[in-house]
Amino acid sequence: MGKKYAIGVDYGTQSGRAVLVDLADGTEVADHVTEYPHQVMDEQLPDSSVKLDLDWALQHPADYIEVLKRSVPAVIRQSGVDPADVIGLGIDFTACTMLPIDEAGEPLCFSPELKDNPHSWVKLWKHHAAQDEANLINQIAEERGEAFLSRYGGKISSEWMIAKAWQILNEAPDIYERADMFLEAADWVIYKLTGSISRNSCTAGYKGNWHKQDGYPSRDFFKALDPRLEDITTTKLRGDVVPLGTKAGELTEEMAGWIGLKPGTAIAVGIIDAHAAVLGVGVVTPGKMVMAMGTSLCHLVLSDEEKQVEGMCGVVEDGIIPGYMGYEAGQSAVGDIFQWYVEEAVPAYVKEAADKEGSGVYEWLEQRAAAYKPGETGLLALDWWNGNRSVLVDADLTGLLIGCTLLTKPEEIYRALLEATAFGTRKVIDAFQENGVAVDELYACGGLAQRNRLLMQIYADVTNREIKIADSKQTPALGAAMFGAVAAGAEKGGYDSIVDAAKKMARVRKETFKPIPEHTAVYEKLYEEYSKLHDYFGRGGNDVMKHLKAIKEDARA
Ligand SMILES: Nc1ncnc2c1ncn2[C@@H]1O[C@H](COP(=O)(O)OP(=O)(O)O)[C@@H](O)[C@H]1O
Ligand SMILES: O=C(CO)[C@@H](O)[C@@H](O)COP(=O)(O)O
Repeated sequence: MGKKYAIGVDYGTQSGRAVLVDLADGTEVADHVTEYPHQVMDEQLPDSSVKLDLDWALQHPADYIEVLKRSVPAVIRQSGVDPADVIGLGIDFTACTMLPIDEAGEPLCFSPELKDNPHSWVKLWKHHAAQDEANLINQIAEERGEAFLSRYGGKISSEWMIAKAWQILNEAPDIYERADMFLEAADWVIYKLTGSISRNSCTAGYKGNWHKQDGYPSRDFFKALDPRLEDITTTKLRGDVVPLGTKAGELTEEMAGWIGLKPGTAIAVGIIDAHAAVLGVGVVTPGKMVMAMGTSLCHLVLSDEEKQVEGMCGVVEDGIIPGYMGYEAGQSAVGDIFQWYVEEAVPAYVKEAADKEGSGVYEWLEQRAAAYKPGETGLLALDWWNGNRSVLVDADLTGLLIGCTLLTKPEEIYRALLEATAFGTRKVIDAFQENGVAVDELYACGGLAQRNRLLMQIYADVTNREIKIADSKQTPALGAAMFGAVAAGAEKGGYDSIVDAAKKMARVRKETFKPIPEHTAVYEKLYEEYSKLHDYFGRGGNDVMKHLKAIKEDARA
């Protein structure tokens, strides 16, 4: 058998990318990125005057197909590989990124009479406008002593399926009624590729409150939320939940024509982006936390046991790798905070200076921020520009910067923002450790791990742990390609298990980031201060952030 390949397609927040991978050793032969033509829609619907409310974040489903149509043929072209030798394709996706579809599987937003209703569009993972619903879900689940709550760190997030579906029902009952199903975008793209609908166990488990043994929460629970939701799991959320590592189906003739692969190519069941990254860095055993660092940061760790951990996103049996409990926690903004700073808050002279030096603004700020010692800026920030995912699970919290003086420089603020996100990660690690889930080693992947050395050193210093960096530049896509190889199977030149694939195809770089003891000592002190602010503003000591938000909403209304 000659060389065989698989393609992994990673659907991130801002773009989608395809990577063509050699199955023998995981070499990434070609990659191609497609920016989403409609980007994240958080202010206005496309081709419409309809404005979006605060905390909304939507996407355009046509952009997902555009990624396949542009990036898959591009990697075939670049590599010169014969499409017949591409034996499998897998995708990973942000989650919960969900959409309502009709009986024909078409997104409701494609329908001319529904397109001006924001609820007919894809709700992106960072759509946070279902916080009221999430609060009620948590209150009612707690009152009823629902066992599932502890598997989600004690709180269900506004980012997830039930809160989002309920928001649709509350604010657009006609859209709820018209929807034949609510699907994760990952499952919708797989449906477009294969012609058949199934739900992947990863998003269903982490974002849909589905459990391998117990299924979804009971009808009684949904009825207690709202009698109109009683049958949601057998209507809008119906459909088989299929395990990770299985084949979803085969590429249809029509799609094969569009994307330039052979009809019948094996298509894997989809997986969440961050979870695919665990395979992409080759982590297949407990005690190793993988940090998928991009727009947001997801923390993933395997364990033999099921433990309760405050504010984790969830623990799901077989949720990442068969045979292990997969834990997830996260920060809803990391790269997004840096981007906000660079685009909205950096003075013009920084951009001019960066331009003059021929460097990017991020690089310019990083270089200058690196000249400071830990603690030297006198600044401290709370990294809640997009709420707090773990451990507080509260989308209504906002950012904070303290310690500014008339001498504070932009690069100092930048450094404080980098540090704040590292402290946020330290909170997550502490929560796991204190509850019996070991975090002995750290692995980092994603855009930030590749691009920002200062950030990685700060993370090593703040967590007092060595960090290994993924060798792959497109780690989730590599993980997704591994699933494509498993969907094809060893007989066709792929693999029979995801662990076999990860052992052969994943690598970390030789160079690691090691904690520097003098830095660690200072960061211990700063972390103590961070923890005080964290608890004061995040645990009810002072609800000023929520009051400000309420006043803002009133003012806008
Ligand atoms: N040099 C850099 N330093 C810090 N952040 C960066 C840098 N370059 C890009 N970013 C941030 O990285 C994020 C994108 O991360 P990436 O992993 O590429 O995408 P995604 O989250 O869509 O998968 C953006 O939020 C951007 O602000
Ligand atoms: O929530 C999850 C994973 O559970 C992510 O999909 C979400 O944070 C978005 O990830 P990116 O930051 O775009 O890589």
